[in-house]
Amino acid sequence: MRPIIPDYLAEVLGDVEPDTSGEPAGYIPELATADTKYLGAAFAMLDGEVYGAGDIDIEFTIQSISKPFVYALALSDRGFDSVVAKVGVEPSGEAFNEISLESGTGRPLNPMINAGAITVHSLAGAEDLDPAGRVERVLRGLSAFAGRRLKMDEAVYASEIEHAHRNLAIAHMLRSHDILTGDARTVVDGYTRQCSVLVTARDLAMMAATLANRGMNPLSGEQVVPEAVVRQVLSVMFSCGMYDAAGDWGTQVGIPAKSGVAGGLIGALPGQVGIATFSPRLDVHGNSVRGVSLFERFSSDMGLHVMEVPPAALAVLRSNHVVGSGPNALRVLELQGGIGFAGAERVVKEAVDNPPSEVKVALDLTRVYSIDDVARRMLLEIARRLTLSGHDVYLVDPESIMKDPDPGDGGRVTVVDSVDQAAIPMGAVQ
Ligand SMILES: NC(=O)CC[C@H](N)C(=O)O
Repeated sequence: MRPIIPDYLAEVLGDVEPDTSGEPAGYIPELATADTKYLGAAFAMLDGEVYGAGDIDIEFTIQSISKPFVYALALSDRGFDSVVAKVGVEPSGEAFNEISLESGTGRPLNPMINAGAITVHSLAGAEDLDPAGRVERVLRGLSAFAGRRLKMDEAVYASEIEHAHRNLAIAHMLRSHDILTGDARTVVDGYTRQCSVLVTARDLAMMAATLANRGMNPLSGEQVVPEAVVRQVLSVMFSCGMYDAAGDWGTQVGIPAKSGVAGGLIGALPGQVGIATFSPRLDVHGNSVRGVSLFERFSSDMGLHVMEVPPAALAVLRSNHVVGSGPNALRVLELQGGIGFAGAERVVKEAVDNPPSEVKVALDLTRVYSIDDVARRMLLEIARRLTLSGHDVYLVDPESIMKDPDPGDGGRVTVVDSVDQAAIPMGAVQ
């Protein structure tokens, strides 16, 4: 069978290809001469599979797409409090290079605009790193997200730093508010090197997939940053990643995203896929024209909007049946899938609406692949209450999906590997 997804991607690329509107970034001379014919799109699945079409192995500079990843590094290196004290999380509704700070605190509004990202660069790695060490920390971190060692484009770096007057102005303003504490020029130099890291659309899709996969790189298996950091980063990408087009993007496309002025664009759809596109011509916001069109198509064709989530809870209770008879009869609540709050509520409702008349009750987790924390606590509370009303409660959990299965406070569960084990009369010899 021909692969379905690359064929689809090639078709959509063909549809947007004739659009030659927009211009490559003019303010960085080395980018102004970019080859505007390039067009590519890649999807990285959470098992490491990559589907792509077009120019997905051409290297270009990461530019602002580095911002969410370096924000993730700073959060995990320095902790939330010290980063949030210096950089806010409010959408600015302004251009990426706006010279503005939050009134009152003097903080940059968010880490996706340059003022925030320059500050965030200074927060990556340990406080006592020298500038080269900080750049190396950033390069190593970005490489871990990509799953391969990345390098920098010295020509793009040199070209940007020569014309970095606006970023220098931002950095000096940050220094005057003590948001930056080191030398302003040195920080802009490091930030500009960070922006000049070379990536391909394939790399970017894998980096986005690492965010979509709760911080674990699907290829290397490395947990690059903690899960809580990823939640923070994706939230900020959703509200601020597309600058002054963020609201429009959030409603139309609905995928946490980040663009870069070299023409890259990424989207990370939590739990599903990392997406990247590459096309150098930009719109007035500095976002890739054809990249935005591609994402609009992907989102509507494939229902990728994050607010459009299927009702996972309905299928959690697979069956409610009895095994055996007489005093050994076992009531089995057979669960399946991933269980969150609403799924656990279905199980609670079932236990309340149809209280089991059998003494022995089993919660069968054989077909469950994940239980989040609230669902775990709700299921254990069902077990505890059943114990208190005189039931013997079994947890059929052959793959130890339920962490620490102790209901506490007078509750008791017996963990077994199969329904048969729970159904065998106590003390019976097989
Ligand atoms: N939006 C971007 O990609 C901007 C990144 C660029 N290096 C800058 O600071 O201006």
